[in-house]
Formats: sequence, C-alpha cells, structure tokens
Amino acid sequence: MDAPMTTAATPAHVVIDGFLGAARAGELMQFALEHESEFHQSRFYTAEREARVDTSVRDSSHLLELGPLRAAFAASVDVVLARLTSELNVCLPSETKKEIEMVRYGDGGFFKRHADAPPRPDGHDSVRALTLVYYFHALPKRFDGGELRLFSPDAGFADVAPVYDRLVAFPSTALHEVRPTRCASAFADGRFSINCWVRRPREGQSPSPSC
Ligand SMILES: O=C(O)CCC(=O)C(=O)O
Ligand SMILES: [Fe+2]
Repeated sequence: MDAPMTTAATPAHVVIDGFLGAARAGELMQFALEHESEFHQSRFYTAEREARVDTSVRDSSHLLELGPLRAAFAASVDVVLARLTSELNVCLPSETKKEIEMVRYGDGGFFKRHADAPPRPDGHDSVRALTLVYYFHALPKRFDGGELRLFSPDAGFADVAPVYDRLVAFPSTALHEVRPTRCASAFADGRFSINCWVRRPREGQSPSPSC
C-alpha cells in the first residue's frame, strides 16, 4: 500500500484506508459506468463566488445525481465524523448538511491550488467546514498520478495518493490541489472519487456548533 508522502510540516489531514470495502467501491464504479453520459465538465468557484468552467484551473467531470448511493455514502461518513472532527479540530453541529458529488479525472486532469471554503461570505447561511474525498477506480488500476497535494501555511505539503477505497479528510479552509492524472482515454480508466463537503452554520447563525 502506498504510504501518504509528507514533508516535515504536515498539514492536518486524516486518511482512512478500506473505508467502504471492495463491494461498495465496486458498486460506485458500476454506477459511474452506467451514468457516463451524465458526467459534466466540472466548474469551480472564483474569488467572487462565481461558478466557472476553466480547464486551465480545473479539468475534471462530475455527476451530482447518485441515486441511493448518496444516502449510503452520507451514512458511512456519519460513522466516522466524530473521529474526524476531533482529530482535525473542526467544529460541527450535531445535524450536518452534506454536499456530495462523484468526480472523474481523465488523462491530463487536475485541479490547481485552491481552498474549498470561500475566503469571504458568499450569501449562504452555512459554509464548508470539512472536506472528505473517497477514491475508487476500475480494477486493475489504469491511471498514474492524481495525488492530492495538501499545503500547510509554511509551504510544507503532504501528497496523498488516490488509493482504492481510501478516504482522506481535511479542513475545507486548507489549500490543496490535484496533481495531473495520466491514463488512457477510456472513461473507465480514469481516477474516480466522491467529494463530500460537510457544512456548518456561518458564525452567528443558529444552530451553533456544539464544541
Ligand atoms: O480529488 C481530490 O483529491 C480533491 C478534489 C478537490 O479538491 C475538489 O474537488 O475540490
Ligand atoms: Fe478542493
């Protein structure tokens, strides 16, 4: 198993290998293959909170409608949420809102350095607090690269390999990027993931985080 690569000043993150198990990872892959035509080019949010497609910043495609797999994934996240919030020192209310999407990075796919939580208010009554990314792919693995690079404030970084059935979690304020993926052109050959953002109320909104 590839160990996450880290420099001395490791940015806060938690890795859980074998998060869903092979049967459920296989179900996600099957779902992706059955819904290939519904994947759309991913957007990202600019500093002005404008959703934009710009393949010089982010080149990936995503699927928002996950059917019953959405609730199943959210339930699995709930099982580990207390551990993640305590290890990462992130405050969350007892009932959390989650955004969940499936993502595919094809040949050359990447996502340049960014933070998932907006730098300033975006008009929502909640903000992204915790980012979770779960990795899966067709077996045998047919891509290289695609590491998640997490930056710490002093410019140290940690590279987390997108290992099959691995979950990585980190505070949504952390700067990170997805390193380029290399694979053949077939849809099934890509780097697949589930992104899950756990939201908390914005400061001053109720219910307030219970920590
Ligand atoms: O896929 C990953 O490793 C991270 C994805 C990411 O940073 C994002 O979609 O915001
Ligand atoms: Fe991100």
